[in-house]
Amino acid sequence: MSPLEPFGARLRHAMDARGPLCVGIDSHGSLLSAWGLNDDVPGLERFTRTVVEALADRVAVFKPQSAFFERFGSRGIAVLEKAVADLREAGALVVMDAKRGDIGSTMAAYAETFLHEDSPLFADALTVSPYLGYGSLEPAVDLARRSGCGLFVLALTSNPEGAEVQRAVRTEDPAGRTVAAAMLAHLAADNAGQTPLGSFGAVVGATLGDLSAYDLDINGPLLAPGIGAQGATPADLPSVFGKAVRNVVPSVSRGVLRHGPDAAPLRAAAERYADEVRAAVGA
Ligand SMILES: O=C(O)c1cc(=O)[nH]c(=O)n1[C@@H]1O[C@H](COP(=O)(O)O)[C@@H](O)[C@H]1O
Repeated sequence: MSPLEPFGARLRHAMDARGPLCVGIDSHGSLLSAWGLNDDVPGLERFTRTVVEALADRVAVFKPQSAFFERFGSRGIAVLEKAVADLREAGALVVMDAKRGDIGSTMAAYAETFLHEDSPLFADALTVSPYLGYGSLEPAVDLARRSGCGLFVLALTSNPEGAEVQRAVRTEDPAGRTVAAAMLAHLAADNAGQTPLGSFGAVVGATLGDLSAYDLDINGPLLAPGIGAQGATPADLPSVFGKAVRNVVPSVSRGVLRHGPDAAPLRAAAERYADEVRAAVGA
């Protein structure tokens, strides 16, 4: 395998060059129908192609949500494969949002699926769930290091239900940390010494309000979904992320996609979000 430059460095450069924004490709049936498309494979193909053609040459990061492609079976996955390849070809980074999490050889197989350059679904990074234990992610951490890819580990998710797991206090932890704080500490360890930015990111919802109880300084990217349809705005980022705000990758799906199907309003929406983020974080 010929490794790429590490994901963290590629991400920093992409956000400097194109602006600090990730556009999520979530092909909801309701969006397809709002775009005048059928909720079927040709509709999915047209929707995805439109997003790629409108935005691939100007947005830094894309996050296709695998579930919205998987729901059409192998033909939906073929649409996803082409989108990932086209986005990467246009110089964008692709974070595959598949939220995988398993153990041992099964986790290794998930890693091969998304993080091995010979895979048809090869992406720059993958969202993963650490709730079978952070150590269960090791095969993905190892392959990501070898291939120049990244991971985004669910730490403090944007949905209110996440708190019962993520904010639970660990009884065996001498410092009495929460589960999420322990995940952030693992990430900081995996990113130690990396410049300009480590490749192992955390997912931290932009909807969560004050997070000053958490050490978000993990020397890695903080993927921040929740802007737009879930109610957060770019202006919320400094108060949620504090000084770690410079490492935030704000992610917007419906907030951009609802402006389709024409390319010009899609581009204008993405540009507006990137400008608002720049203004909010002082980039
Ligand atoms: O990992 C994610 O991307 C994610 C984590 C999280 O805490 N909250 C969250 O909404 N997401 C994803 O981010 C996207 C949000 O979409 P919008 O609410 O339409 O912007 C969806 O694909 C979610 O699955």
